[in-house]
Amino acid sequence: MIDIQNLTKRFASHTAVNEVSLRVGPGETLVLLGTSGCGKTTTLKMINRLIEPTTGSISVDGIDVRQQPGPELRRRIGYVIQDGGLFPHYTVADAIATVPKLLGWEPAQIQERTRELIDKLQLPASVLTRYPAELSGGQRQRVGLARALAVKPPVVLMDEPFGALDPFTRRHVRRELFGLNELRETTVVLVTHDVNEALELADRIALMDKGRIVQIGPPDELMTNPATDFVRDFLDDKPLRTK
Ligand SMILES: Nc1ncnc2c1ncn2[C@@H]1O[C@H](COP(=O)(O)OP(=O)(O)OP(=O)(O)O)[C@@H](O)[C@H]1O
Repeated sequence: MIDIQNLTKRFASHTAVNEVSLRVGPGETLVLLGTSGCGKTTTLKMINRLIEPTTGSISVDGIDVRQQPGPELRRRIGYVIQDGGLFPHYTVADAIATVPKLLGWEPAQIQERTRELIDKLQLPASVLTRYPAELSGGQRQRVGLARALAVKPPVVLMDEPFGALDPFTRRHVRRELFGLNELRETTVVLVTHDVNEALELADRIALMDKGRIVQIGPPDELMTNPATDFVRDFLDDKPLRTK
């Protein structure tokens, strides 16, 4: 469970995140949706302390994130970014084993978990010895998720996780990944500016504009009962045809 209270981040005179409060329940997928520069990534990175808030508080499972050193916290919170965020000189097996090794897992346990993950993510065993440059975009994305899920973290943060994929692969990979039971049990905060992705994946959407949450609720509620014209216009993502 994530509890964010009155979170604000200022960069010099610019307020990137402005008094944001929200809760994400256990196993819930919350999507932070909004225009470019509205503060989604900054909000996400404050949860795992890649960015420190100016004011406000964040707790994960009842513990204030500031009470834990950043690196330790980030071992307990999975993090997936665009194009997988993999180190170029780590093989797939090394990438998946990174956090389990830091946590002192036995080699046999790491190997078993790695096999389980590549199986669940429908990756061939032959990818294990390959480097990121030798994978397709969709495969890199799956490996990024495998790495983030390796130690079964209760919380996973995702920043435009499918952003580097073409629209067809994007739909395919996201349906496959979000169909995993393992991910359904995990608390997920996902950042996107893709309305359809948000409508498809979110239990609740927090629609942001200029550092603030304009409306938060289940996708249906935002669609049928938009709080403002901005919400209605933002969600109205149908192609405009002039002929
Ligand atoms: N390190 C930084 N220093 C100064 N300004 C920053 C910094 N990081 C972000 N900002 C500014 O804060 C605002 C919010 O940025 P943020 O990356 O959170 O937006 P976003 O909603 O994730 O956008 P996008 O969808 O384009 O990634 C932007 O105006 C950005 O320029």
